[in-house]
Amino acid sequence: MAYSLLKRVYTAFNPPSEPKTAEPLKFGILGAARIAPPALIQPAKSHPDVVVYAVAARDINKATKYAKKWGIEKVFGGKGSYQELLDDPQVDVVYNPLPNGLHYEWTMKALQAGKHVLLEKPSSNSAEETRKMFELAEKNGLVLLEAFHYRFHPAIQRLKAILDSGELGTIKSIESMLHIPKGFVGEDDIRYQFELGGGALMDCGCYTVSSTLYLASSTPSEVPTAKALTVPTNPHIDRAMTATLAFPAPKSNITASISGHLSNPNKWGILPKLGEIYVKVECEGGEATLGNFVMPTIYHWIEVKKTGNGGKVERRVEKAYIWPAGQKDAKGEEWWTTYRFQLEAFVDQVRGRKPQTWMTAQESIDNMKTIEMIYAKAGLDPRPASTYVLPAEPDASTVPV
Ligand SMILES: NC(=O)C1=CN([C@@H]2O[C@H](COP(=O)(O)OP(=O)(O)OC[C@H]3O[C@@H](n4cnc5c(N)ncnc54)[C@H](OP(=O)(O)O)[C@@H]3O)[C@@H](O)[C@H]2O)C=CC1
Ligand SMILES: O=C1OC[C@@H](O)[C@H](O)[C@H]1O
Repeated sequence: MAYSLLKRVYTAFNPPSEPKTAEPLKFGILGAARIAPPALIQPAKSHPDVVVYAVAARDINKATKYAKKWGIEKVFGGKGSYQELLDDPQVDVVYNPLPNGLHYEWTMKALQAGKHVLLEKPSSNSAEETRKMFELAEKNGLVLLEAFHYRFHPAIQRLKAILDSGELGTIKSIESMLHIPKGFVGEDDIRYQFELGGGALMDCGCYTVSSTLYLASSTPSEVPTAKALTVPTNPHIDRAMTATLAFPAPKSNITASISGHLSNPNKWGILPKLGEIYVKVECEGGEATLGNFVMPTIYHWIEVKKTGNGGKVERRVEKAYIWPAGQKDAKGEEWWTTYRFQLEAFVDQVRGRKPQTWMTAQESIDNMKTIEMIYAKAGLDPRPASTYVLPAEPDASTVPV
């Protein structure tokens, strides 16, 4: 077991390079962001149909250094560099890992430039912005995906399958938690900047909302309670957020709670609490917990407790690093990260093939709707709306022939 864990984790971080197809999709990255190497650059190595072709950064030196480090052919640097990348006809797909508050503007611009977009989570600063992005993608016949990578891994899919099978009966409660141990997120990080769409709920909390809605197969009608732990210097920014969610019929029996923390205090002041990343579901006939639902490739566990006749509890633990044997068109290796599974699905969608699984526009909109409801209930301002205005299309009747 220790060997397979080591091998899986080593290969996940050092994936093999696959030969490329004759005309692979060329990706361009907006910003020399920290998340791009694990989320796109490394996974692309083992995807035969993907090349990370370009990067743009506001500082040319940063862009050049980043491109050199990661073997990226084309570099755009300086003030107009993001738009230059979008104007490059060689770029097929734009990866948008900008701060949340810039997601809307640059996704709209990328879609206008005719590019497919892989967009980091959370999709924008509001449900309305998210709705508009997906509307434009649909209108322009382009693929837009909010990069909720955990959704593409077999582990969360297995949990969902257990719940949907009815084996444990109807769902009574869902608890989803993602706490980042203290010391990982600096006080000057984008996550602590209101103007850039910061906050614990926007950052790690958005996974807890997403997983809850996904497993409940419903969207909350109400947020009965929400409590933010704000940053003393910035009352708009939640360092931590907890909330309860209520659902409309036929899911009104479910009570749910979410919790996100950007700086979870250590146990006894020294030990990081690494176990506070899980989703737990209680049902009429038992319960199921997925531990480490966000980074399941490293390690995860699906613990199922089933209450039988006479109240006897049967316990089992499952793992799901790959799709179940025999599943049609199953693709993947044990070392595939959530991001690698996501990339596979994204490329399938762009190429017109049916992806293993997908996350819809409506799910992204509902997630933002819920985030807005939680901020309102907690008494915090909504994240600021983008000032970007989509240029009006020329009126056909006034265009000279
Ligand atoms: N899917 C996942 O697992 C994860 C997703 N994320 C998401 O990815 C996004 C980026 O996160 P992360 O990589 O950690 O952040 P970084 O701060 O590393 O990257 C953000 C990038 O945005 C660019 N940028 C443009 N304008 C600004 C500005 N005004 N202030 C700061 N940066 C600016 C910078 O690009 P430039 O190089 O041009 O200066 C920078 O490289 C967020 O939306 C976050 O939620 C983050 C971590 C994990
Ligand atoms: O996966 C994640 O965990 C850490 C967070 O800060 C990050 O934004 C998120 O995507």
